[in-house]
Amino acid sequence: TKTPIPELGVDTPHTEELRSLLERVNDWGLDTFRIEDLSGQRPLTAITYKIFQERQLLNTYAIEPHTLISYLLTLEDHYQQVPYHNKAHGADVCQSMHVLLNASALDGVFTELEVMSAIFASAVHDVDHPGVTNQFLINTKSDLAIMYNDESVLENHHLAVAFKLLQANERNIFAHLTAKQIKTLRKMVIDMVLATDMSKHMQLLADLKTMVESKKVTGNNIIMLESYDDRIQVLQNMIHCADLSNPTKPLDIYIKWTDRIMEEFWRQGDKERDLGLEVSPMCDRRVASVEKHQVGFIEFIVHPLWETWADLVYPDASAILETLEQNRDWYQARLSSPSSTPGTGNLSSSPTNTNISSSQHQ
Ligand SMILES: COc1ccc(C2=NN(C3CCN(c4nc(N)nc5ccccc45)CC3)C(=O)[C@@H]3CC=CC[C@H]23)cc1OC
Ligand SMILES: [Mg+2]
Ligand SMILES: [Zn+2]
Repeated sequence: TKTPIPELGVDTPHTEELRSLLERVNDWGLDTFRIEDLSGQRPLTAITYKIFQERQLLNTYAIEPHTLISYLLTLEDHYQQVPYHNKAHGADVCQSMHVLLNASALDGVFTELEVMSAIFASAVHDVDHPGVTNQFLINTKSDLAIMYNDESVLENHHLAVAFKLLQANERNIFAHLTAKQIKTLRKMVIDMVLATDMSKHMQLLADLKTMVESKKVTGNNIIMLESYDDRIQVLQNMIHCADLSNPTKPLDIYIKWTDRIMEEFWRQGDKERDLGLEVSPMCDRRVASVEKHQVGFIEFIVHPLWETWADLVYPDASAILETLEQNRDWYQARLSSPSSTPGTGNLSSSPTNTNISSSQHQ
């Protein structure tokens, strides 16, 4: 005899509007901010609950609705109230992963357990994020850096928190999986969340490029992945793409994410300045070059990754790549327009230097 679960998993007076918004959970560019407002500040619970239902995961794995809601609400409460790496980001990456998994080039490629692992990994991937970088935690000799010996400090912590929350019976959504299934899920979730550490980006991208060059497809252009290493490599790149998807979304949504990440970086810079530490790149609010950093972020990191992903699943991600290039051009144009750089007279003749120096780019 438990309190009945609301239709959408969360208590809200906006049931009609939230329901119609969640109908679009399969679309790229879903407005996670609007869902946050309509769900009573429960975007992660509302979106993840909808995705589990949409994919029939509660039936397939005998997951009790109360248990799933209890886990999701507690998980959501363990996301910190920082400007960017909060529950809205968790919800956004989870929904983005859900859409990426629907690529027709991946039709029938992943098992239901792999799909559930990917959705779960995305939902938990930044839980209890303190709003500062691994390097900051290392430089300030934080408890977390001591705990994880400076290696993927945040990502190890997100995983430990996520799995710890499963230990309570009323939250154990995997209670009816076999021991073998739990072992497999746990390994894949660990491998995926650890892959969201940006220090792994270059290796991940290099391996993805190698896979694209040697891509093997079936008759109807579906990708063939024989080994665990191949399968997990694609899933790792998917969660990494989802984590780096802000610049590929509709411009008004992308700009909101930029505002949030910059506020989070600037707060870290404020702490570094107060501590007498060198202020990290992009973290000095007194050197505001937001447009320059976005152009560099897209040119050096986001576009190379998404271009390679778009090759792998061609033509499924072509529209996403198109939006990314339009958004890059928009920030590029603001970089060199008179409105953004007062007192520089006629800019059309002066070259706009958007090259982030290699040292900065480590
Ligand atoms: C919406 O806008 C952003 C969203 C997320 C991030 C994120 N950024 N990063 C890093 C990325 C590479 N960085 C660069 N450093 C240096 N010295 N130089 C560079 C030159 C050009 C580009 C990047 C860098 C350090 C920060 C994370 O680690 C976050 C956590 C995980 C995923 C991405 C997040 C950045 C955004 O805009 C800049
Ligand atoms: Mg992270
Ligand atoms: Zn993230």
